[in-house]
Amino acid sequence: MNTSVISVRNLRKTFPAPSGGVLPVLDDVTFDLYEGEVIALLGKSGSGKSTLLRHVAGLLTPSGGTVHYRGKPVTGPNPGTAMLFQSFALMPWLTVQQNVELGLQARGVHAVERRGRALRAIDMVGLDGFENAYPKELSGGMRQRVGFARALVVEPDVLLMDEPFSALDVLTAQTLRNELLDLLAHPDSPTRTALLVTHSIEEAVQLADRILVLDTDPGRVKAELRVALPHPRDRRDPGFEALVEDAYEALTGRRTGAASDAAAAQDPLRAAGPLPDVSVEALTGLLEFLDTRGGSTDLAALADALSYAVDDLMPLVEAAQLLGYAKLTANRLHLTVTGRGFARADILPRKHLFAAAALANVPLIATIRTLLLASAGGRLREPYLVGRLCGHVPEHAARRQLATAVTWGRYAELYEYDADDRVLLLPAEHRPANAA
Ligand SMILES: Nc1ncnc2c1ncn2[C@@H]1O[C@H](COP(=O)(O)OP(=O)(O)OP(=O)(O)O)[C@@H](O)[C@H]1O
Repeated sequence: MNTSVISVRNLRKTFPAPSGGVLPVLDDVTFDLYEGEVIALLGKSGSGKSTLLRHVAGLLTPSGGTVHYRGKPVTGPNPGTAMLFQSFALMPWLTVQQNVELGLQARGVHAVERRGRALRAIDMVGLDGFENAYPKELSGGMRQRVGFARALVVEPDVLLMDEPFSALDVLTAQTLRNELLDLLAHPDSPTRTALLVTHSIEEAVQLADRILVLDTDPGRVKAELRVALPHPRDRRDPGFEALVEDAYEALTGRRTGAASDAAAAQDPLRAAGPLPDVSVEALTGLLEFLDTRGGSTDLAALADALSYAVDDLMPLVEAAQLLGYAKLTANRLHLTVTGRGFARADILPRKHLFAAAALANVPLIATIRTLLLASAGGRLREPYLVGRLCGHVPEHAARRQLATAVTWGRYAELYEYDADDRVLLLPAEHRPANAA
């Protein structure tokens, strides 16, 4: 029978909101992590993935619900876990060995035993010979190996990882992922269970036995996908691709329901929806490429041809769909008539076409434009817009969405932006004559 190592029940977490009141971050999250299992937590930025991980580590107190480790309630730092971070979090003034020993020191392990265990962990992650090196002498990949050694040296029952590969180049990340799988699968390894936070769908499909997709605002589990593919997994395998598709759909599927529709109707910013963080140049490149391929191609071929990981391609595909420039059916992306018009237009007409598409399809841009036209002097302060968006999405998501809306709107010459004063302005020719 499967033994539950971590058991999360109806977990709820709120934080004080910057503007007063409370920010609900996790709501009614329930799942078990079983012995020998790797779960990946996938979710958009701000969906509470790191917050959930920190609850499992015992670093945060729930606002409601419980976390248990092997049947015992977690009420402080969880002794069965060790955490691996994206940023390596190494002490620059300590050698590799001293950095690895830190975790043991904190747990009161005697110096002689500490040394032996640290050397074994360093060996295990392939850093033999670098015991006395300082972090600055190491590459990013080697630093993250130190991070692994430091987490594994305490022989945690459960390894917790917060985007551990995202600061590494593609090849190093791939090597370390494979090595992580080897470490977890090694018969002598005391650590066989892991919880991984990631933004990368492919990473989740490659590493996890199960993927939990978190919804945003507040974070709750909206989908669970089982990954029953044998290791090593090949991203070109049709089963792998199908799971990437499923996870993508689970991640980006729009919420429906009368309640949210009614709320959306009351505030256009609520209906704004996520805005993919992509540049107009990259989007143009994608559409021009599609046009050269006869207007349609499958996603894997597109990713290959443009040297993108499928994950990195997704925001572009989302943007193209949002603007009405492309349609995704099954695995194929098709250029629409509008998309073809944009791809073939010259610079100036292209801007006009983009302005029309943005106003028609991107509620945030349309709303900014309407608010600017209605404002005294054709000006709007950026913090005001962030504040209004924050009523609907977490602050960092609001800032990111607004940054994209500013870039797109400026390109389309719908408005201008003064970075010094953080003010959005109507273009001079549309501003009221008496405005400064
Ligand atoms: N200590 C805190 N105080 C107040 N708000 C917080 C705190 N920690 C997290 N938050 C907020 O909780 C929300 C979720 O944050 P969290 O980092 O868990 O999300 P995430 O899904 O891991 O995001 P990302 O993918 O961008 O790292 C965010 O809006 C964040 O600003």
